[in-house]
Amino acid sequence: MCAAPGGKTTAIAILMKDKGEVVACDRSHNKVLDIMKLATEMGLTCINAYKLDALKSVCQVKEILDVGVEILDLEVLNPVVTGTVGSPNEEMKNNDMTKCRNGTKLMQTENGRKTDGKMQLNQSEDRLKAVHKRNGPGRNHCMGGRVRTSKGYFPNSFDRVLLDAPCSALGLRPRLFAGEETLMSLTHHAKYQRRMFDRAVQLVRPGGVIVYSTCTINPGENEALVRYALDKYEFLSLAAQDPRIGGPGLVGQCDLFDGKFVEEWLTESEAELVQRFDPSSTLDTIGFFIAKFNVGQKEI
Ligand SMILES: C[S@@+](CC[C@H](N)C(=O)[O-])C[C@H]1O[C@@H](n2cnc3c(N)ncnc32)[C@H](O)[C@@H]1O
Repeated sequence: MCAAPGGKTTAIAILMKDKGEVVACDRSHNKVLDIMKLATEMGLTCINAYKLDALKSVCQVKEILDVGVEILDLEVLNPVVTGTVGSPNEEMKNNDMTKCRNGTKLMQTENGRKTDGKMQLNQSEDRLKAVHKRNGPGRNHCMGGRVRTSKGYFPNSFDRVLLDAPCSALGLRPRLFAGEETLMSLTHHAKYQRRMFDRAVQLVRPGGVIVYSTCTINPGENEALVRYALDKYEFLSLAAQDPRIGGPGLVGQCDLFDGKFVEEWLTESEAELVQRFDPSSTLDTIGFFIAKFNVGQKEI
């Protein structure tokens, strides 16, 4: 989520040895193009980039039934909607759409995809492989600036989600002391990030992992987000990180707005599990923050 321009997406794809699938979403059309370009330049074919607002990234079965479109698998939710028509990819997806409008009932499968019970899960994988075979490696990623728009994903669809949240960027030099932010604007970033985090929680399957990161030193967008997450979702727990380079998070709380609002941070043990990169430390890094969560059994 919030993947452009794709630095972390491509790093993940390399760690995965370009196997499996990395879905990279960003709400900006042009920035999705940047991801596609970078993936192509690096010869990474396991990355599928989509234009998608993180706040609208969860697709409920009810919503789909309401608009009368039945979905057989995740692919159908991600049609190509911009650019020139008539590519093999697009024809294939349009045909799939027609097939779905047949009144069959949806069934939840193990990995969260929807099926009518007749279509096997591996059929969509076979289709993807066929597309890759026909188009060649990487060609489907970067063909004349075509960006695929996603309509979202079903809950529990992903093994892992990285939410590299848009933030106040107070860790980036030379913005560090630019003085553009106010206390109030900082709290707006925090609200936005919480809403995105809620979507990430819905999208990851039980047993999966969520990583939350920012490039800010503002605890309201870092430790306070972790506090919010742990308090709201009992099935989330902080996980140790490897490699560990940054320092611990901030412990305790902070009074804001003349004591009218208390921002809660972390306990000692929680603080040891997150990584806070302090730009004034000897590590000589930008300001950055990482929290990794294990997702336990959800109570639904
Ligand atoms: C911190 S940058 C991501 C950097 C990227 N992860 C990387 O490593 O290259 C934040 C991104 O969030 C995107 N963004 C902001 N609001 C969004 C939203 N509601 N949904 C999806 N993406 C959003 C911005 O377009 C921007 O590309």
